[in-house]
Amino acid sequence: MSIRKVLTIAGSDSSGGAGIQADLKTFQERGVYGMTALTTIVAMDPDNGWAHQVFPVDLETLKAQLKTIVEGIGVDAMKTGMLGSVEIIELAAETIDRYQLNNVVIDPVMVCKGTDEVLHPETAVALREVLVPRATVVTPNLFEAWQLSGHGPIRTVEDMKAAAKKIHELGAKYVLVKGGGKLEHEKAVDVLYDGETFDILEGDRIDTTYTHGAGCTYSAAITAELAKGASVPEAVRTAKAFITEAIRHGFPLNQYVGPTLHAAYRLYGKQAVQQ
Ligand SMILES: Nc1ncnc2c1ncn2[C@@H]1O[C@H](COP(=O)(O)OP(=O)(O)O)[C@@H](O)[C@H]1O
Ligand SMILES: Cc1ncc(COP(=O)(O)O)c(C=O)c1O
Ligand SMILES: [Mg+2]
Repeated sequence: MSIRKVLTIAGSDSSGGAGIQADLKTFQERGVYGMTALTTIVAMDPDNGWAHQVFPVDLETLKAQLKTIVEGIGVDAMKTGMLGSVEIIELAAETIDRYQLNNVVIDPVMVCKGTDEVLHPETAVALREVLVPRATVVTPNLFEAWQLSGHGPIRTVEDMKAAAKKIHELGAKYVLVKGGGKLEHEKAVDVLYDGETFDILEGDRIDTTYTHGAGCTYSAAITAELAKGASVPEAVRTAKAFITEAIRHGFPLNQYVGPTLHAAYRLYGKQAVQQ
């Protein structure tokens, strides 16, 4: 069988742990062929406490990249990451519709880790109204699930389930709410909801701050598995094992940031994920 081809529409994280860099590394690890449509370039200033600077790519440049990939080549699955503007969110939605793309993973990136303030509130609205309804799977973290569902702050697994229900009503086929390190729970719990049943995924909870890019890596792994023909629950389960190992072997780049190790699942073996 020929290699499966996947697309990520996302931003560049110059530090290499998140964004398009995380996606490509993960695609490679999962045995699929990755292609990129770049939306923004993020740089961090070491002279200013690692403050993030975001440089947008213009819309025409993004359109040309999408044409290359979707019209010129074709994709088996795709994901979105940091989109940066309402126009870009709308272009991503138009592209999904026009080319009838399947296996669409929407990672509704609103903030970088550590900050709890949406940079552009109008993009949160556009994600909810325009892109989430087109998702095969949408993968909000606790903060994003709060914003998308309007549920209020999410503190328990019951809150995660309630938020997942509300987000499902927006039209996504599956909703994966990520509890991660922020939920007060002995395990790293994620909740997958298909409109009928909840699948609770529990991975080892690792005591670390080196989780930069965890969400990008997780959603990229889900995308790769879908491209290879897995069902959504199977894809999420494999991806959960993959991200747990990547976090277990996370490491510091400097005093400010520590990414996950994208190669960890291959290098250091697999740990079972309990249901
Ligand atoms: N400290 C941790 N130990 C184990 N798994 C974690 C930890 N932090 C996050 N995860 C897992 O990593 C994945 C990404 O979640 P999260 O870090 O919340 O996303 P994001 O990077 O988008 O904020 C989820 O499966 C989550 O449960
Ligand atoms: C380009 C880009 N995309 C996405 C993210 C979100 O990363 P995470 O996977 O930690 O949620 C970041 C965070 O720095 C980023 O720089
Ligand atoms: Mg994220």
